[in-house]
Amino acid sequence: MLSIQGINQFYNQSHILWDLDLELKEGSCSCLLGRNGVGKTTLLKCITGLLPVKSGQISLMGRDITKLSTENRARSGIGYVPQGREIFPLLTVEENLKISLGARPDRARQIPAHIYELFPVLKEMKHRRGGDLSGGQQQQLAIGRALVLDPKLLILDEPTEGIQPNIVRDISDVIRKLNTELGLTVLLVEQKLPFARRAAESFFIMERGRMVANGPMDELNDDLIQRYLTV
Ligand SMILES: Nc1ncnc2c1ncn2[C@@H]1O[C@H](COP(=O)(O)OP(=O)(O)OP(=O)(O)O)[C@@H](O)[C@H]1O
Repeated sequence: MLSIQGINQFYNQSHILWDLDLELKEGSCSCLLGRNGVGKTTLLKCITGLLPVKSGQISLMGRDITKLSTENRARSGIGYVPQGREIFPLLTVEENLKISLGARPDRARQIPAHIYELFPVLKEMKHRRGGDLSGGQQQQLAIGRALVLDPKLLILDEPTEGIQPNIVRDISDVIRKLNTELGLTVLLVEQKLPFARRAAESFFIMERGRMVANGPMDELNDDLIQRYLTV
C-alpha cells in the first residue's frame, strides 16, 4: 500500500537518505529501527511530505504522492503522530481533536465517536487543556488527532518517548488494536526493542541513511541487533 522507490534526501549539502526503498503491505504493522541519527525521522517526514525528496518516488495505494503537499497526503490517507507529540498545550483536548476536522474530505463537524471509544480518557478530559494531560494521555491525544482524518496508513515516531513504563504497554495494545481491529496499516519508529516486538509484526533497519535489513519480527536476531542497533 506504501511503496517507496529509490528516494534521496539532503539537508543542504548533507546527503541523508540514500537510494532508499521501502514496501509496506496493506494491513501490516512494521517497526523502523536504527541507531540515533541514521535518518528514521527524516524518512517519516519524507513520507508525510514535511520534507521534499530530491529524487525517487513515493506511492500510496498505487497513486504517486511524491509531489503532493502534506495536507493532501493527509487527505489521501496518511496519519502522522510526530515525535514529541506536538499537541497544543493551551487548547482543550476537544479543540486539539477538532483542529484536524477541517481537513476531512466530508467536512464533518463532530469528532468521530470511535475515537472517544478507543480513548475514553479523552472523552473524560475533553474540556481540559492539552498541557494538563500526562505524557501517556497526550500520546493518546496525538494518536486520536491523527485518527480524526480517518487514515489508512498511520505513522508514529517514537510513541513511547517520555512515557511512564506502566503506560507503555497500553500504547502497544492500542497500536495492535488499530492494526488488527480497524485494519490500519502501521509504521512506527521505536528505540525500545521489547515495545517494538510487542507492537509490530515486521521490522526494517536503517543504517546511515540506507535500508539494510527487513523481515518478520521473529527474524530480528542477536546478530542484527549487535550489528545495527547496539550502541
Ligand atoms: N533540520 C536538519 N538540518 C540538518 N540536519 C539534520 C536536520 N534534522 C536532522 N538532521 C541530521 O540528519 C541525520 C538524520 O536525522 P534523523 O533525525 O532523521 O535521524 P533518526 O534516525 O530519526 O535519529 P533519532 O533516533 O535521534 O531521532 C542526522 O545526522 C541529523 O543530525
